[in-house]
Amino acid sequence: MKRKSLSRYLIEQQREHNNLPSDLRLLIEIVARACKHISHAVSKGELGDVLGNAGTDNVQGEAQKKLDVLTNEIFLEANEWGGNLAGMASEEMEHIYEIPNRYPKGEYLLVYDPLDGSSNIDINVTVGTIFSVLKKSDSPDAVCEKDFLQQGKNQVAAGYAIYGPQTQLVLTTGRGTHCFTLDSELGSWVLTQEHMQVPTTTNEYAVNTSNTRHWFPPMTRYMSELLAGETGPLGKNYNMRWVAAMVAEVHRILNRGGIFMYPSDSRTPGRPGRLRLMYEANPMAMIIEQAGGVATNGEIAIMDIQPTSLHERVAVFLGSKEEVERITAYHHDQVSN
Ligand SMILES: O=P(O)(O)OC[C@H]1O[C@](O)(COP(=O)(O)O)[C@@H](O)[C@@H]1O
Ligand SMILES: [Mg+2]
Ligand SMILES: [Mg+2]
Repeated sequence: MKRKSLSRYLIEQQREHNNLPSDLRLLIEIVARACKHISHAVSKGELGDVLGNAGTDNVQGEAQKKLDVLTNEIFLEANEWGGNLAGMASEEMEHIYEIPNRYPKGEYLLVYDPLDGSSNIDINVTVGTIFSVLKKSDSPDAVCEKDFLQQGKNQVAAGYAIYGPQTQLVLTTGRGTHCFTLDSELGSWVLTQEHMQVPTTTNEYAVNTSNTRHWFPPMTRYMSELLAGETGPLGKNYNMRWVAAMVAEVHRILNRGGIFMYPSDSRTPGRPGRLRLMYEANPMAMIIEQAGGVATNGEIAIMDIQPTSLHERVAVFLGSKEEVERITAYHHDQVSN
């Protein structure tokens, strides 16, 4: 197999399509290096003393794992000095992180979930890192939270690393979604899948059904139809998977189709769903749409939502076009009835 490294892929993109400025290319390489570091830390497990709780809560009131804290620090340290960023924001930090004055500053904003699926870490099941890159406005003012509150369609790059049986990096810069596999002996990301495509139809869904009693009618209707299988209105049998790490669900969907759902429910009015818009839903929506899939909150495209705060939550339906459009139509039906 002729191997193409991430560096070569990015340089070719820059040359051939002229859509990848050097500082964005460098930023992606630094993020990819940080993901290698995280992959190494995750793989050490008990031997690296990285398992268990850190004894602190994040801004969302969730108990932080040691690895949530460590991976956040890895990302900060790797990215703060490169000169490409104006600031960063993360699931694990209440406020934005402005690049310290001792380092040169750039025009990009990096938003990330350093460890996705952290409840899996202590049981040796897949976890990942999700990231999104935005551009700061031209204003000469110091970076502030408002600079980050941009619609997902403004993202200039998005990606995730998945730490499973293999470590892989899935990336889009707006010209398709591509997958690189880490050759850990050479320390190099190698292009292994170009232009990933989400199949339009599917018979696989992913949802946490323990929340069924809290769901709203469009979701209950759709679920009952999925469960009815070939004897119901959808006329076919469906299978279910739930890894409890969004990276793993999205990775499966990119490879063989499916629909991932984390709907809003009646438990916490005013807090739609569980997933976070800026560093989970938006980057995954860009990755999925660049692979021909669809991502909505049941009403509109995820990437059309105007964020109002850094850690806001959003309902998520993403994956194979036919099924995401079906559940979105059921939400619209409810509104129009
Ligand atoms: O606890 P549940 O309902 O299974 O939720 C799982 C979801 O929560 C998440 O783990 C949230 O991510 P974090 O681990 O980054 O908080 C998603 O990756 C996943 O889809
Ligand atoms: Mg997450
Ligand atoms: Mg996380």
